[in-house]
Parts: sequence; C-alpha cells; structure tokens
Amino acid sequence: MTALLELQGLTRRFGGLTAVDKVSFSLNEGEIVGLIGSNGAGKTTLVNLVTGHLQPTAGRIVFAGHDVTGKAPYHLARLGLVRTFQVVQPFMQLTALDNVAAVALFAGGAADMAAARQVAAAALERLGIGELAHRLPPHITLAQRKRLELAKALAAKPKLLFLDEVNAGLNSAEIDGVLTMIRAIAAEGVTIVIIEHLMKVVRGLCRRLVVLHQGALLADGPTDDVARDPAVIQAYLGTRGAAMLETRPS
Ligand SMILES: Nc1ncnc2c1ncn2[C@@H]1O[C@H](COP(=O)(O)OP(=O)(O)OP(=O)(O)O)[C@@H](O)[C@H]1O
Repeated sequence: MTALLELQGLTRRFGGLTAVDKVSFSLNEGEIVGLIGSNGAGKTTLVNLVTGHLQPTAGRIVFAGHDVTGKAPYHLARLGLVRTFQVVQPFMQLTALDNVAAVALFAGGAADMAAARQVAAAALERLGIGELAHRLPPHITLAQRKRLELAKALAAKPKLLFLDEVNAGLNSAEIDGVLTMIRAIAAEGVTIVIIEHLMKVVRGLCRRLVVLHQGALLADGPTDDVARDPAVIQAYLGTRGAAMLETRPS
C-alpha cells in the first residue's frame, strides 16, 4: 500500500534548539493516529512543518506520492492536508457560517460565495451547531468554537486532518461530543492525526501512537504496546514517576 504521508528525516532547528529531530514515519489512508509527547516534545512544530506553517531545516515530506516539502499552507490545504489550531482563532467580525464559508472558498474548491455558504451550512449541521450559523464568534462558547474549528476543517475537504488539542479546556461531556464527531469524520475516510494529552481520548480513538521526545521519534506502534513501553512512561513522568509505576503493586 502506498503511504498517504511519508516523513523522511524531518528536522527543524530554532537557533541551537532542535525542536524536531530527524523524524521519519508514514501514515496509511484511513488511520487515526495519536501524536503524543510531553510539553515541548515537538508535536506542534511537527504539525506546523507538515502543514506548511514552518519550513523544515532538513528532510522531506511526501503526500499522496508528491514531494510537498516547503509548500505553502493554502497549497497543501487544497491537496487535502488540513489542520486545526490549538488556540482557536475565528474571524471575530464574521458569522460562524462565513468563517466556515471562507475556508470552503479558499481551500475547499467552492466555485463562489453562494456555493461556499452551502458547504458551510452543511458542515455546521454536521457538527451539530447549525443553529449558530448567524452568530458572531464572541457570542459562541469554547466548546462550540471547537466544533466551529472542526467545521472549518471539514469545509476544506481534508484527506489528512491534524487535530491539535481539540479537547483542551472542555469538560467530560463536551469531550465525548467531540470524540463522536471525530469518529464520524474518520468514518468518511479522512485520515486523522490527533495531538492529545488526555490518555482517555487517545485510547478511545487511536489504534496507533507516535511518540516524540525532545524532538525525536521515541516510539511508534499499537496504542496498548506504546502505552506500556517503559521508555515512553519514563519520558512522560520522568525517572522517579517511572520507578513509582514499576514498583506499584499490581
Ligand atoms: N518559533 C519558535 N522559536 C523558538 N523555539 C520554538 C519555536 N516554536 C517552538 N519552539 C521550541 O521548540 C520545542 C518544541 O515545541 P513544540 O511547541 O513543538 O512542542 P509541543 O510538543 O507541541 O509542546 P506542547 O505540548 O507544550 O504544546 C520547545 O522547546 C519550544 O520552546
């Protein structure tokens, strides 16, 4: 099977700091993969590189068989490589509908604004926030804004979607709602990479985990195996935490 995405030795340095260090892995169509790692591990930088928001210092990104290294975000979005942002930043002066329509127009291939608004209305309905279409973002709750962010991602017609901490700041019921939406998006054949700190979310969604530690790939494999990997536990909790886990009575 040809990989949908292939990263080859992807590297990004900021001055003396190597934020992403020779990372190589591939994603197959239809996977839901968790990208995890402690704070500062390089997750967001990796997503920024793959989606064109940062230029790599070295390495190659191959998407659907094409070398897309260094391409601009709008170019990649049109190919179907789409992301959400950790801090959601809608256009505050545009209604929810027009926030989504703007994406449909510029990234989703909609022919004109009328067509873009149709796509946007369908995406809002799909995410269960159809009634918010004419509301401005300042009058929308955080949980609804997260759904708005997912609606924008859908309007770009993604093939591969990176979700950057879409559950941050949500309560348990709101998280369950977002998880249902993510499963529904995946069921339509969209490949998903989810950056997430909550193990409940990762375990509930992902069969495969990719772990970064200090910029480098630490582990890549089935979720249960990776979650039990002592090196992963140590990277998350530090030596003392890992030792405590090892000595805990079973
Ligand atoms: N624009 C930048 N300039 C300088 N250093 C940066 C820049 N962006 C990220 N870094 C550094 O690169 C490293 C990786 O950061 P990154 O945000 O990718 O980690 P992360 O795994 O997403 O962390 P978190 O879980 O806290 O969001 C960190 O040490 C960070 O301080």
